[in-house]
Amino acid sequence: MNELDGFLPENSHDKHLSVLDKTTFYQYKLSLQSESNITSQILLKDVWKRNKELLNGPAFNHILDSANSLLQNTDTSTMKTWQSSLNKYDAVTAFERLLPPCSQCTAETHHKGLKVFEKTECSCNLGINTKPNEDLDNVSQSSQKSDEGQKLFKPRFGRPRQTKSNQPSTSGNNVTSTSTNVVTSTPANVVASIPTEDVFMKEEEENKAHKANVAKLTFKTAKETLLASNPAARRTLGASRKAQAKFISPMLGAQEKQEQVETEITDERLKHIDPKMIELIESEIIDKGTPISWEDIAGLQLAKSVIQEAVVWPLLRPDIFTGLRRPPKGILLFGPPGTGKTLIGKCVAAQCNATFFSISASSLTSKWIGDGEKMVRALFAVARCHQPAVIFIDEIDSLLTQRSDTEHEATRRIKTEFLVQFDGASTAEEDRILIVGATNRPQELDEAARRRLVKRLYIPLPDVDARKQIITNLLKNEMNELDLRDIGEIAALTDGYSGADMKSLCSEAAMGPIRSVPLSQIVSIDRDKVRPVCVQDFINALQRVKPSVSQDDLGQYVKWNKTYGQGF
Ligand SMILES: Nc1ncnc2c1ncn2[C@@H]1O[C@H](COP(=O)(O)OP(=O)(O)OP(=O)(O)O)[C@@H](O)[C@H]1O
Repeated sequence: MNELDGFLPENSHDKHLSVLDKTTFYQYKLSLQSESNITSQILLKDVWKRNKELLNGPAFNHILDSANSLLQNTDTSTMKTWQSSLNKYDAVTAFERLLPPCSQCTAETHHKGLKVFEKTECSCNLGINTKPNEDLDNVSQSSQKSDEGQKLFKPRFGRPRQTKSNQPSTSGNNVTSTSTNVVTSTPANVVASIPTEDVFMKEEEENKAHKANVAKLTFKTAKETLLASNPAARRTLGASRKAQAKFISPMLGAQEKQEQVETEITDERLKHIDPKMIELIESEIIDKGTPISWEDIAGLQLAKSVIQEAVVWPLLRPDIFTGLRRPPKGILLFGPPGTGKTLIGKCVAAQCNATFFSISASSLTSKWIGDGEKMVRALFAVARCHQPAVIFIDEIDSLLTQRSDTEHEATRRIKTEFLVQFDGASTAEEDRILIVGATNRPQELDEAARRRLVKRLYIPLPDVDARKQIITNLLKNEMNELDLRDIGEIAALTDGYSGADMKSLCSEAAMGPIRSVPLSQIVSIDRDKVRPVCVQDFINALQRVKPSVSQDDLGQYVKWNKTYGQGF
């Protein structure tokens, strides 16, 4: 049974129209009555789609065009066009054209549709097969009861129509033949069957109920939407999950993503590691940035040569660097902030064709609260699968601090796990994993950390030559009119600046030419018309960018270096 059976037409017009396609007819009718609400728009869209071929002719095309554009953009002007189309073109007439050909009437008569039918000009049975229908009898009876004179009632297709009073009773007339599937109405009974206000009220209620029904049909809950797009979720969603059962994310697409990760993990060493952590490490912690070469790092000649000898070559030739020549498993880079410690870590990885894992120790204790320990385990496990690997741990002091009574239990556990993993990585002969710790506060490192990070290299502020090199490198891609002497002068004026400070200074100076462009031209000015960077821009920039490292701090690094560092 059709859901719309409860909304059977109550007069003969509709009865005839309904035999064409009852569902479509009612959907269409409803959408015409309230074209501004969402339900109506959904219906309209459906009707439009389904009737594209069925409804033709210029008048209807016009209505359909505006209906289509209404569905695509519901601005008020489109709405107005839609409404005016409805006023201009009579939907009843349009529907009349859809009546199937009558075997007994002429085509011309038949094209006059319902109007002809009402005037008894067509007295044939229209050749239309209809279901035996009691509704028309009911309507006839109801119209018998009501004799209320002229009534203005709600249009069937949004068009007011007048009814005549004192229409002859239809009882006794051959209104319908219920014994056959043929409608044989006469003009008198057709007019009498026009609904009264009671009928209209009933119809209104039915329409409302219908709309609610349609809304129910078209509305989908989030769960239904998910199940439609991801049937696999049906297995566990809403059901209690066993401890060993696989988690199924309610997020669309997450299921496939999870399965993808799971299928990729084939390495035995990752069997006990949470796939989500592996994915996180692979996406966020493995650094896939541009490779760094030794030339990109200005100055630091001694540190560079020690690192090359102690870790790069051994990682490249593990067969030669065995026994006493075995490389250290961990190195520590310490010094003021912004001096190139991270650059060195990246460079080592690039030079050894190693995978570069970069993680900040503070994020282990804050970002992955409660999971820091697991994260450390996962990190080393993934690194073992990506050998040779360089694990760069920034702010390593926050992980390997000296023990204190105030130390948090979670931090202590992460630290223990790190040391366990570190030792594990250094015992297996074949492992080619290098841990590079970086810190600005080496004095806070505990003894255990110092012992494991065998090579402790001081990464100082860049000297004058290094600063010259940094300026030259940074200006390489900028239009500028600085010569070697200018660069030398700027380098001399920037004593105490770190590499990061030098970068800020150059960026600030590069803004000089832009600031000299009048505001009105900034959007339209040709790139080549912007003047080159000059010495004056640097002099101005020096007023704004100051060194970030204090002399006191420098003194502490030098002292720690003398005690625990390589000593150069
Ligand atoms: N020696 C250097 N040669 C070239 N550029 C440098 C050098 N030192 C620092 N820089 C510049 O400063 C930026 C920051 O450097 P980096 O991140 O390596 O410093 P860091 O010592 O790791 O700092 P932090 O201790 O704050 O983590 C680099 O991207 C680079 O542009």
